Amino acid sequence: MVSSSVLGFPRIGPKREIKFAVESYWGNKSSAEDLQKVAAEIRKQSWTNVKSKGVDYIPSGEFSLYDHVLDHSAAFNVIPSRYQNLGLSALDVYFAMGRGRQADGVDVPASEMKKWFDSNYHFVVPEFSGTTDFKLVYNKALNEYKEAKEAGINTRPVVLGPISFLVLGKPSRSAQAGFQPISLLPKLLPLYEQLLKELKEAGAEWVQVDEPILVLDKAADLAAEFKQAYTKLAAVAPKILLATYFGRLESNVKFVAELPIAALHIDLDREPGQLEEVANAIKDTKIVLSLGLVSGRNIWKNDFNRSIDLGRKAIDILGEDRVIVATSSSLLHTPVTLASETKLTDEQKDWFSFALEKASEVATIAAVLSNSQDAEVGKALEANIQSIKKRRDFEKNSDDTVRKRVAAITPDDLNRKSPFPARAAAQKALGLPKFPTTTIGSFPQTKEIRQARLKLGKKELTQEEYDEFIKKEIQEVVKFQEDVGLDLLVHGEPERNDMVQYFGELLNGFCFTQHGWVQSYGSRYVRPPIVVSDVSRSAPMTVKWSSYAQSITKQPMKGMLTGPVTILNWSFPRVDVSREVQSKQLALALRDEVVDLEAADIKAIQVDEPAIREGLPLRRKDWDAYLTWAVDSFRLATAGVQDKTQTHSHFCYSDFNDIFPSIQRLDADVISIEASKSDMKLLSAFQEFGYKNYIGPGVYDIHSPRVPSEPEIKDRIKDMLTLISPDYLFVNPDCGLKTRQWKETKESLKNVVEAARWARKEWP
Ligand code: MET
Ligand SMILES: [Zn+2]
Repeated sequence: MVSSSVLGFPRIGPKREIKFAVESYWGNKSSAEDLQKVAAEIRKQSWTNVKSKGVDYIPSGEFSLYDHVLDHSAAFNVIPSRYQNLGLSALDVYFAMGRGRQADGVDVPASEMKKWFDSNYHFVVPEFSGTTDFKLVYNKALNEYKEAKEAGINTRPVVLGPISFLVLGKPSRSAQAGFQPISLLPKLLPLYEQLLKELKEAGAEWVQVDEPILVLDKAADLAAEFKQAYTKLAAVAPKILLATYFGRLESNVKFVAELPIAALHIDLDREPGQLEEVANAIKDTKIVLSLGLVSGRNIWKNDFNRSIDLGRKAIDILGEDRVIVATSSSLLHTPVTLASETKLTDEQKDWFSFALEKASEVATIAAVLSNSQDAEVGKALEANIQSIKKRRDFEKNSDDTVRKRVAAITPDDLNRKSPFPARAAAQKALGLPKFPTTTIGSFPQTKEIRQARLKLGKKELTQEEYDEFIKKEIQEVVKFQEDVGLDLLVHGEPERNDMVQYFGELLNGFCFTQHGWVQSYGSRYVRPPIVVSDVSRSAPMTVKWSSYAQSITKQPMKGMLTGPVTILNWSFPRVDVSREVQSKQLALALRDEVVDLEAADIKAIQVDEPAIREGLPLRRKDWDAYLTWAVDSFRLATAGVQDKTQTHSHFCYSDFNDIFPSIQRLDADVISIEASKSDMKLLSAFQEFGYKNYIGPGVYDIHSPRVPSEPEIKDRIKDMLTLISPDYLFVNPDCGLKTRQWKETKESLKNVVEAARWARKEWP
């Protein structure tokens, strides 16, 4: 019989209970016990719900109050010294590592966060050194396994595997040069043995051990480590399901097939093509294959017929008893349930499956593959076939104009009229001084702004009243910038709820949920728009506010747009059309906006692409294809203007070295990047690759409320000038100011302007 499984469930709770409970605890409005009580309720509810859908393997232990990687660090005592001996409870140390702590004389910054593979989820990066003192402080997987058992639910505990845990970490500041976290494996393994042994003793039959790094190129060098680890662990652990997701195993399958594991999970949603190779590689072993058929990364209903075909292929090779139907990854990246949505049309609702609906899907597909004669299963299959057919019919009614326009894109559409030097000469008309100062776009999104937006939504404010309010905000932001002495101004983006959602709501082709929250990091959740059909623009989206802002100042005003790749990467994309096509549709819509802004006399236009890098494929051999269409999309969006119009782009990351040629190929007149963490290595790459356009490496970090001093900024500029010509340097913060307060914003920008004035004297 084919069984079914879910790899992990969202933590937030159907009504965002966890977010609110955690934030209330942070705000001293509730106790640790209150928080743990809410958490236990949510866990129980999730287990019960998943079980009620007929799923055989129910996950436990993957729940988290902040981040599952941080949970491992805390449980194994991987706690950097700056968080120790502060007199904090274990829970507060945990949160201090996640988000920093500034209270009662304690002042520690947060640990670094990184994107979880190619998702928009961020994990807290563990820090290791030769002196890392591993201890199994508590056994979270065991505790939650027992908790579920007491509630009458037998679960399959989930643990992040030792190799991924180490490889995802980084050397701590105190580590010796050249130290590699993976060298700690022999020291770490005994603790994993203990953890897994305790699970077995408590009665767990299976354990899911996640090793997502197996889909990365670098895992190929770790065959020996995998062998060492899993030989040890398998000897004491419950039966191990080794879980991989988000990509292909490729040649790693060779050594994985030799590990003493009981089951292997692969992602067939992202990489259906790997089924045969993997199934054949494990054919002569006893390893069970868990087929990740139901997407853990997207919200579209599974196409049962397609999954059944893949399932049958696996059964042909391995037999029914060696096949499990599963979600492709944890459902962490999907919202909890479609049942909460009251505003989607019935037609739209019929297209989607959120986490709970996906649990039903794996159960039904497994039942069909087991030749179940159950009438309910037959009905569910029939209903799915109908839903998929309706969606396909809808897709056929596409917007032909948009598709034709994408098909008609020519290489010329991607090129500015002249090369950069000629454009730079024409842009002298902007009248910017040397070392022009500017900001990245948003100014503080105050409580008042959020309230006004809410009131507009509830119709407590009329559109006219709201527009008046926004005008006032813009006036204040413009006036402040003039007073403080910034050169290239922005309108401050007060009208935007979010840099992606704002555009999604104005473009055709998107739909929105009310409760479709997905964890981004900690207690921060986003509600990604869903691309449902061809994307187009019916009317200008930003011209009104940008022109208004320009009308009240003599200084140049920078128009502000979110780029095509970022809009796409921070939305749930369609699955019937390639991401490339969706990105180009977005680019064409934005191109029209850019041209309209120019026609409205906006002389500088910024198109933000902070998400270009996170969309980079996990395997290097897939990079070129992605970067080609990603960069082309940006060029398509921006190349429609005259030489005299200055295009800007912004990226809030600094990992440039490996994608440098693509950054160059964007051919933006000005780019601003995150380099505030004094990462001069980054700037040397700009020198090395001979980057010639304008560049504004952030002179301070806006993610912290700290005000950078004037001497500090001057030092930064001085450092930058060792690598970048004074003729090409812009002076700006490293990202938008929306999360900051006005107080520190004012003080910081004043220092920025002073430092730029000083530079003009030093390098006349
Ligand atoms: C995450 S990048 C943000 C760019 C945007 N223009 C802002 O200033 O907020
Ligand atoms: Zn940014």
